[in-house]
Amino acid sequence: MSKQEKYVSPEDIYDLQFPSDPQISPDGKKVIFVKKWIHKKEQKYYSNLYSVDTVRGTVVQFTRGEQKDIKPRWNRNGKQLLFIRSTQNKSELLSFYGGLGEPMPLISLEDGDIQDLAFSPDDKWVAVLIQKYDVSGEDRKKEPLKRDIDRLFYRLDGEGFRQKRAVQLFIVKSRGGRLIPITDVPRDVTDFAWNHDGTGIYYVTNDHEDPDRHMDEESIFFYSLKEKRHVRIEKPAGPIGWVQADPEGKYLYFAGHFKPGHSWGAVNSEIQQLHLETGEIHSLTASLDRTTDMVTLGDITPSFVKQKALFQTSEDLLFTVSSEGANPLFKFNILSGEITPLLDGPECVVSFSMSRDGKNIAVHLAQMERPDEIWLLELNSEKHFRRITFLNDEYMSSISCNVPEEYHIPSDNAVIQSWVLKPPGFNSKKKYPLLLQIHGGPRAQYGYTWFHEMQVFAAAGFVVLYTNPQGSQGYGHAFADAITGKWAEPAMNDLMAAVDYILELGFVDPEQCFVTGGSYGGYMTNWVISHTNRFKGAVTQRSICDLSSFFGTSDTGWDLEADFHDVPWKNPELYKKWSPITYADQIDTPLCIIHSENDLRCPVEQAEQLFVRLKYDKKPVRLVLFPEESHGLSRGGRPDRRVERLKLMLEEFRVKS
Ligand SMILES: CSCC[C@H](NC=O)C(=O)N[C@@H](CC(C)C)C(=O)N[C@@H](Cc1ccccc1)C(=O)O
Repeated sequence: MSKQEKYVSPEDIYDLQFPSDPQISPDGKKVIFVKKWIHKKEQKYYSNLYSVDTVRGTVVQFTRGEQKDIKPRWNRNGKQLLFIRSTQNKSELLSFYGGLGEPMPLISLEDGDIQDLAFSPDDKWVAVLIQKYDVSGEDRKKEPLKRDIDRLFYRLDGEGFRQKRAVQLFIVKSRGGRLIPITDVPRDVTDFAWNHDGTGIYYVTNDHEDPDRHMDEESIFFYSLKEKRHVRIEKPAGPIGWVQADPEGKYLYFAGHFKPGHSWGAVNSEIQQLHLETGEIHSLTASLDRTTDMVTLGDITPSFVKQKALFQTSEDLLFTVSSEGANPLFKFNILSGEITPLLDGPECVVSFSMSRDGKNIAVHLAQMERPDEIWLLELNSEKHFRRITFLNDEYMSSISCNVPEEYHIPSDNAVIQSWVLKPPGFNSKKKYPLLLQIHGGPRAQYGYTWFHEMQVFAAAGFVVLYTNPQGSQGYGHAFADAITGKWAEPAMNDLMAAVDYILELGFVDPEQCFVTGGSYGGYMTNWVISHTNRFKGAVTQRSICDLSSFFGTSDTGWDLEADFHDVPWKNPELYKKWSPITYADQIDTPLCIIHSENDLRCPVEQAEQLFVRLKYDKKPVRLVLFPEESHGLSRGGRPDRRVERLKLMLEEFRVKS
């Protein structure tokens, strides 16, 4: 087989490299980044730190071993680098001082997890977020005699039963010393930032008297190190993504909005500027009508990465938004209010960091052309944007694959951005099977990422169609909000309009159309096949079929009230109307239901209900369960199970084509 005849396969996740979190040194000379890798024999994910020289391009492995090294952070003079290391029994904050050599532990915990860190402005202190375990040591591995549950939000997908102890803020001297607790709050500290002169720390927590019913009402506090006092920063109720201090100390910046209780993700998270003396708040990004959350989906690109806005100078603030499949990088000038794009191509800035002079910016970039890499944006007399890692080049030159083509498809009330990925060696005179992929969120977006799953199906001979129907983020608040209270309808119209449009182009066999989706995308898959018989087969994954039972069994199911403005026991008809299982009689499409047994977001009972109902009615249905896995199987599950899921779907669709 020649080099060009190899196509993308499910097993290729073992060959891919996953770089992230590039941290450029203050002098701009090197970038430290995290590289995740898969230990095939152990079936585990590990990560190590690497360094790339920004001039010579040489890559050096900085840490080695089977552990998770994350969050590398430079101090201001570039002489110290801290990072978090997690092993089976320990969580450590490690420090490299003055270059290479063995990292020294600054904090070493056997009874908790270190989650985040930041140097103080004078580099003398480090603030850290730590979650101490309820039980530690060997006892952690044992199941308790019983579980006494006393709160609404008692489980979290991917984690299990929630720790009773909240994530707290601590400080420690950067050269070592005692860990000093700063907070003792009942709910997690979710973000923090040192103030401009290091005399205090802003932090975010939910101190609502009923926090689980008001998860999107977070508060900001300021802790003065001198006065040892916590002061609440007054602001209207609403969620907060991150906080950031102003280098001049006049303002406080944060990402969020002031419409709590609205459907998850439908309201844009905007950058808010709070005047610390007057308390006045002003949104810097309202005019963009885009969210600052990173909501682009992928299976090798991380989604929902928290990237704070960063000050390039005391006047210019750099930030990203999610927009039309992309994550552009913008500059906001505090004095003029002008917003200018720095990077606005068909690509996703997943995260970035800056050299001290603000002229060199290291970027974790996702693109459709290749798996994620690290890039450098140089803003000297001219602007240069160049790739500085080539981690996946060997893989990419070993396979043959296409770049998705973009379409803008008219639907009832909207134009739907869509992509079509054609099989390698595509011939427009032939007719191909079509696979419609429906994303979840629902307020998320497909976009400019190299999507392994899409490539696997194209390699198997499918034309893969994926779209951002109404309900997606990236097209403004009204577009995301269009499905509120009527989850399925606008999306159904848009998805069918997209299929019709592609069929018109003539290269798809209308008798060979298939559909799949996960989570809300699985809900839509269930809805589609209960409202049309045009698909020859369907795979519904981690799906929802019964909104009423979902309300009480999902880890955050009661959040549906924000979407439907009612609860199932008061308005059962509404919940019935928008539940695909209500229309199960109308399902004739052969269906494969894939679900993870430990999915706490969309519990397995959703799959069980649909399966039993269809099987009882003698409909063509198959149920495939993945033990141990949670909601995120397709992007973070055990690697062999990720491979198996893709093989299963291929087999499922191949049988019928
Ligand atoms: C009910 S609030 C939870 C909203 C949350 N969105 C993002 O985290 C979520 O879990 N959305 C689900 C649907 C929800 C259970 C009704 C969803 O559709 N998830 C998608 C999108 C996603 C992708 C990656 C990480 C998180 C969510 C999915 O699982 O593919």
